[in-house]
Amino acid sequence: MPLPLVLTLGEPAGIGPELALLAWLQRSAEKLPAFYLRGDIELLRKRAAQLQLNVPLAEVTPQHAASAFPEALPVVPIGQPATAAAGVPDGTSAAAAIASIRLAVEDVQAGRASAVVTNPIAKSVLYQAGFAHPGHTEFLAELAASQCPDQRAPQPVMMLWSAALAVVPVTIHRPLRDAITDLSSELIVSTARIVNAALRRHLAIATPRLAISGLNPHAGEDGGLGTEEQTIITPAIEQLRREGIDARGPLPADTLFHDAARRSYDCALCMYHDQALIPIKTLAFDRAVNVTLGLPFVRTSPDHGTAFDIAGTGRANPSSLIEALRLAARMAAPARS
Ligand SMILES: NC(=O)c1ccc[n+]([C@@H]2O[C@H](COP(=O)([O-])OP(=O)(O)OC[C@H]3O[C@@H](n4cnc5c(N)ncnc54)[C@H](O)[C@@H]3O)[C@@H](O)[C@H]2O)c1
Ligand SMILES: N[C@H](C(=O)O)[C@H](O)COP(=O)(O)O
Repeated sequence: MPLPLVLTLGEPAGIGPELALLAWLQRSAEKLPAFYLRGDIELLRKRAAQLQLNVPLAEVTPQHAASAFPEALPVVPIGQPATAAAGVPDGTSAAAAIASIRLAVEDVQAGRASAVVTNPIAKSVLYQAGFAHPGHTEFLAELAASQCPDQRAPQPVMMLWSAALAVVPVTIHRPLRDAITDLSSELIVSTARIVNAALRRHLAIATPRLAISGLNPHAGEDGGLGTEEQTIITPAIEQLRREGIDARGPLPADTLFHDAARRSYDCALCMYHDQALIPIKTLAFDRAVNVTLGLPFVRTSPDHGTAFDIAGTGRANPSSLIEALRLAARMAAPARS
């Protein structure tokens, strides 16, 4: 029996717990790979009752999760209660969310699960509790360090993937001011190398076409509207092309995402978070998947957040999580064979 995926709890007061229930209910219709939740079974029980969802739950070990999956949503404990009501994070939220992520990564590292799929966390809730990482992406890189030859955290790359568009922000969770000062040719080159290798290895794109955006309006208009294209981005593209990577640009970001433009590349590398995430969340909010590249294991996530405004109301749509489960299984498959 193939290894199951491990799904994290996410923010207990957010929509993650109900998405897990809803995805399990659609397991046959959507032909989903087996998964188990790393979380508190009592929280799941309460959320299922609140939403009148008839989901049998089975507290199991990871080893028994795949065989339990057809009949019940398998839940593997995290040794930490999660008491938050839907929409209202409480004192248990951060500890439970962090424990779930840590244990899910341990499961994959120990060969008990094939890949990690994360439910959304509320970053501000975690920050208030002292969480020192900007998001999952950076935290997962830290947790991966023990698997890397020199015990150093690998460079994590955030890719948002959908049938309509794939994007990568070169700088990730940074205040905009800092994102601009962080930008360097080295960062663009190392990011593009990771994207190129991952698209080849995990998504069977033989020669990925990478569109590299500019930073400034009109990609700097030959230096008249900013010089980063000339001093940072173009040298990076030249280096990538010398390495045989199909990188083109710098391309003005405002004309990078219309239909014809999107057909001309496999992934757009953008210079900062919103330059990349606004177009994909506009085009494919329901279906896009957040993938962390550059880790020694596969991690995917829905593209949306905790949606406190609708948690517990029955309005949460599980389709992005369903796509995340599917993509995780697809990306983990070659690594298993
Ligand atoms: N992977 C992650 O952990 C992740 C991703 C994005 C945002 N976040 C966090 O989520 C929190 C809230 O962020 P936000 O409000 O900017 O974005 P959000 O995605 O949580 O919500 C934006 C809007 O979309 C709606 N929405 C989101 N997901 C939905 C779904 N599955 N079905 C139906 N409607 C849905 C919400 O109700 C809200 O109106 C923040 O703390 C942020 O850090 C986490
Ligand atoms: N930047 C992501 C987004 O806006 O959708 C989100 O914050 C998730 O990031 P992590 O996967 O690193 O938590």
